[in-house]
Amino acid sequence: MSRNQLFPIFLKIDKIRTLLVGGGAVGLEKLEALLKNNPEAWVKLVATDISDEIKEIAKSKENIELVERPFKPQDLEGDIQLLILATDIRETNKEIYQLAKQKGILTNVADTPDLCDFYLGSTVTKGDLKVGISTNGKSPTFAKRFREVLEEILPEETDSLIQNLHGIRNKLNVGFAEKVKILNERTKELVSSRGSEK
Ligand SMILES: C[C@@]1(CC(=O)O)C2=NC(=C\c3[nH]c(c(CCC(=O)O)c3CC(=O)O)Cc3[nH]c(c(CC(=O)O)c3CCC(=O)O)/C=C3\N/C(=C\2)[C@@H](CCC(=O)O)[C@]3(C)CC(=O)O)/[C@H]1CCC(=O)O
Ligand SMILES: NC(=O)c1ccc[n+]([C@@H]2O[C@H](COP(=O)([O-])OP(=O)(O)OC[C@H]3O[C@@H](n4cnc5c(N)ncnc54)[C@H](O)[C@@H]3O)[C@@H](O)[C@H]2O)c1
Repeated sequence: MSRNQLFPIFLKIDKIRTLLVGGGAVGLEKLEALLKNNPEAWVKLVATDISDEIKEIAKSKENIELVERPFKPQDLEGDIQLLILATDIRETNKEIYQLAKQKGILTNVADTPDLCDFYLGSTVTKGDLKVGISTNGKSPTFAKRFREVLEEILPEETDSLIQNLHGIRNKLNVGFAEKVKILNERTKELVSSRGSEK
């Protein structure tokens, strides 16, 4: 059995600049994935042709910059830190990937796992809780279906539980070790059926 070795991080995509190259069906899918997680995500989208759907989304959003022309190497300059490539030309994606590599920009090439520094994952969000799902690139369809299952089974009160614990955490005027002990005690019943100590 292979083991997923991807390291998950949760990026503040309203604080960093993402460049998305390609404005067709896949470009739209990736733009929607970014905006679903954070409507304030900063995205510069460059594409020879940009679909009407993307233009409609960008119309009301200051954080989305559309540039309708072919990609230029200068597009990687400035403050771009994350790159998603979704052009329909494999060679173009590869060339841009190599340029980005030289600049240390983390890159995802939509249909080419070999050229990805990171994969997009499925995400389930309930208020402040976010669960990320990855199948190590093996089955995006499983990731999507599993997201749907989690969306259905995670109780609505999950977020109020987190808010309550946040309140308790802020009010505890004790040392770090004592705080950890109290918070673990208060949340024991969440895992008690499994007999866990933590
Ligand atoms: C999770 C999600 C996030 C997102 O993109 O937002 C995502 N793909 C989603 C859906 C989806 N993508 C595809 C289908 C059609 C069924 C199929 O082909 O399997 C469906 C299902 C559908 O749409 O129903 C096509 C596809 N995808 C990849 C390849 C190439 C290959 O595998 O070689 C091909 C074939 C292209 C072709 O044949 O031309 C590759 C990748 N897709 C990933 C992410 C990364 C691995 C994630 C993981 O580890 O699970 C990875 C490796 C790289 C990346 O793109 O980041 C999103 C679900 C969001 C949600 O709904 O929750
Ligand atoms: N990973 C995935 O989830 C997934 C799923 C399906 C397809 N794909 C792949 O993604 C690619 C894109 O598919 P699509 O359906 O969006 O294609 P599309 O034809 O709808 O869009 C391609 C986009 O790339 C732009 N483009 C082409 N050359 C460019 C250049 N030099 N500079 C800037 N923009 C350029 C076009 O103007 C257009 O906006 C395909 O290769 C497809 O196989 C990936």
